[in-house]
Amino acid sequence: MKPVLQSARRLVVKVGSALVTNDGRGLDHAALANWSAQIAQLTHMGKEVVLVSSGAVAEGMQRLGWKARPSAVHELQAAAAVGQMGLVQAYESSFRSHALHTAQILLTHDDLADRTRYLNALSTLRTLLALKVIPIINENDTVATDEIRFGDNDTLAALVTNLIEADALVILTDQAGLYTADPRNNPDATLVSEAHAGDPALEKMAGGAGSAISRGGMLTKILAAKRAARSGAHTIIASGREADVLVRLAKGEAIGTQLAATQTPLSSRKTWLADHLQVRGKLTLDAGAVKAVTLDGKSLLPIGVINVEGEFARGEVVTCVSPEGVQIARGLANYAASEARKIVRLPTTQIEATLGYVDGPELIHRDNLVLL
Ligand SMILES: Nc1ncnc2c1ncn2[C@@H]1O[C@H](COP(=O)(O)OP(=O)(O)O)[C@@H](O)[C@H]1O
Ligand SMILES: N[C@@H](CCC(=O)OP(=O)(O)O)C(=O)O
Repeated sequence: MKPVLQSARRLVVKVGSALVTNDGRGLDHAALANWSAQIAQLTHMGKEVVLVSSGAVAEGMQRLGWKARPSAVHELQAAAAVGQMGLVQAYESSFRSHALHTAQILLTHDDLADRTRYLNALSTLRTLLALKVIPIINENDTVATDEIRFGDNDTLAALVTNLIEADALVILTDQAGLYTADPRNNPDATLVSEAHAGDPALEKMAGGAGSAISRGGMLTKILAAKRAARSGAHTIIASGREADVLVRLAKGEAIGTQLAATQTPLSSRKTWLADHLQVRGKLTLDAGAVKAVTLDGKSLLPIGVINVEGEFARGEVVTCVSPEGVQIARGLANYAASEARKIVRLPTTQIEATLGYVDGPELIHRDNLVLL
């Protein structure tokens, strides 16, 4: 497989909590300065870099003198608010020594699910990159509740990769890459140097987080690679402690695990649809509709829907499942849930007689539907 970082012009680099905080011992300033120096070199090589950095909660705990990660949400949010100051302070001063400005961007999933806010975030990021500023992104933990959170920064980094249509996502962590099993408990595990992003075999190899302060573990990294591949981005998982890892990757060296995007990239609007982590409703399709949508490239008509769950308005995102409950697609509903319930199983010719008007013959138009 060709090394992907050499030709990548725009990339997202993600550094995880375990790495940034040296396994929870407070910010590792030397490591932060080192990555900043490498990113500065990448910009001299003509690359645009967005940094997604974890570590706010761990740094906040350190500053507040808390020994254990709190379980109460308001305490976690308070720790994140304190720690984020330390995080951006450290990046700001180390990038400044390379004559680069930084910008802080804190996001919740809501910001990317809402089309207008998504486009706003995109144009801000594009402007910052054009100005040669390094955007430093983290989840907005202080306001994020379960409904609006990404959950972990691997997912956030993948969504940012799709947002800015980056060529590559580099996930730096505390292991040399993806191993055939969690190397912490399996001494015989071997490094996977390359694979296709989205290969289901990878999900079986990946285990949970390696430390009490991290959230994701290897599984979220594998799923992040699968997400990023939808917009055509390749993913590299490598050790952030490997000397000059980013610069060497950019020069074409093979380090860590390279997960190649092999599918035809989706349009940015369809990637946005696929990246919705929360959906408002669920449509169960009959076997004929599953075939029409997945194999024949057709829109979803009401006649092929056997059940409608949830409460959604016209234009909101719903998921489509097979009669066996397997998720096959998602899309924007043409009708609100209450109307959809009245027209399912009916031919399109009966929509007007049933509702008194027609908003379109389809329940989900093909242009607003993405296969998963
Ligand atoms: N198959 C695997 N290969 C490598 N690491 C794995 C695997 N399965 C689980 N892990 C664990 O994932 C950890 C990295 O994820 P995580 O702790 O979330 O770090 P980060 O803070 O960098 O996101 C590793 O320390 C390792 O223990
Ligand atoms: N937003 C959190 C990041 C949590 C997180 O996802 O951490 P990790 O799994 O180490 O990338 C923080 O800054 O503490």
